[in-house]
Amino acid sequence: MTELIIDDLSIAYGNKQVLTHISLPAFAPGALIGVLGPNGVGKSSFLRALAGLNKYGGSAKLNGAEINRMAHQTRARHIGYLPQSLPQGTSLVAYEAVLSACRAVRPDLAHNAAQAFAEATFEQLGITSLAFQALNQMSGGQRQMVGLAQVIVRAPDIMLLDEPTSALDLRWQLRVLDVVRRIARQQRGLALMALHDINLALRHCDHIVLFGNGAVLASDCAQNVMTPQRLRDAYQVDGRIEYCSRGTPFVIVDRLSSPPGQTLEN
Ligand SMILES: Nc1ncnc2c1ncn2[C@@H]1O[C@H](COP(=O)(O)OP(=O)(O)OP(=O)(O)O)[C@@H](O)[C@H]1O
Repeated sequence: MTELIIDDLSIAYGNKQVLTHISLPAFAPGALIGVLGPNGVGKSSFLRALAGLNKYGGSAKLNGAEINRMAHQTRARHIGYLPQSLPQGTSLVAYEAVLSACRAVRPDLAHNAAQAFAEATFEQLGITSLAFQALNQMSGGQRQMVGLAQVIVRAPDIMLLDEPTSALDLRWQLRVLDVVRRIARQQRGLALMALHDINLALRHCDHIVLFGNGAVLASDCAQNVMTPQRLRDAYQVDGRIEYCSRGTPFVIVDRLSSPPGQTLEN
């Protein structure tokens, strides 16, 4: 069972404050958490901080241990991070890349067991046909799937996935969300995913953290989190929340609510 507790977390680059006073109580074990908010609000910075790759003030504890004080090897074992940028297009074949990701953090696994785990991960993601293809001969979406396989094969307690569906078509987006959710539930771990597609997030995530203006605008179950006011506060758009026949909320955007000329700056 994985516990993440964030208390008064702040992230800055030099004098530029990005996120301040972020406090989030423990998420339910097994939860898939969507991290939403406008461009430049700090979603990637937040995930990088939780991965131990950005400095932060305040506290972010994973299973009682302060993340920025963990030894590198401990972090690599317990925290799986998929950056926004796609994996390097090297001449390595996908299978080698995934197997070496596993062996880097699981020296406890015998070679055969690591191989079996890598193969099962390819199967689970539906990318077995890519296993012996070189990364530099793959499309962006294919490389994104291999990057995700490299995270999954480490079996981390927490997966931090920065826009993992950005290069994927609809079918693969659904596959990724299904697989990540299933793994988080089975392992009673946590998965935090930065996403721009609000409706994809509302449909698949258990919980949503919505950032806006350097703070948490809302942190709630996907069913309740979105309101017209929050849409306006976060994205400066006017929109409605409708519910499909299954009761899942979805957002319909009508128009920009803010004057033109805004920058992508926070
Ligand atoms: N290495 C850095 N040095 C200085 N400023 C940075 C750095 N990385 C990000 N920033 C700034 O921090 C703010 C948050 O950036 P971040 O990438 O975390 O936002 P984001 O919500 O992930 O954006 P997007 O949705 O566009 O990917 C932005 O204003 C960005 O310019």
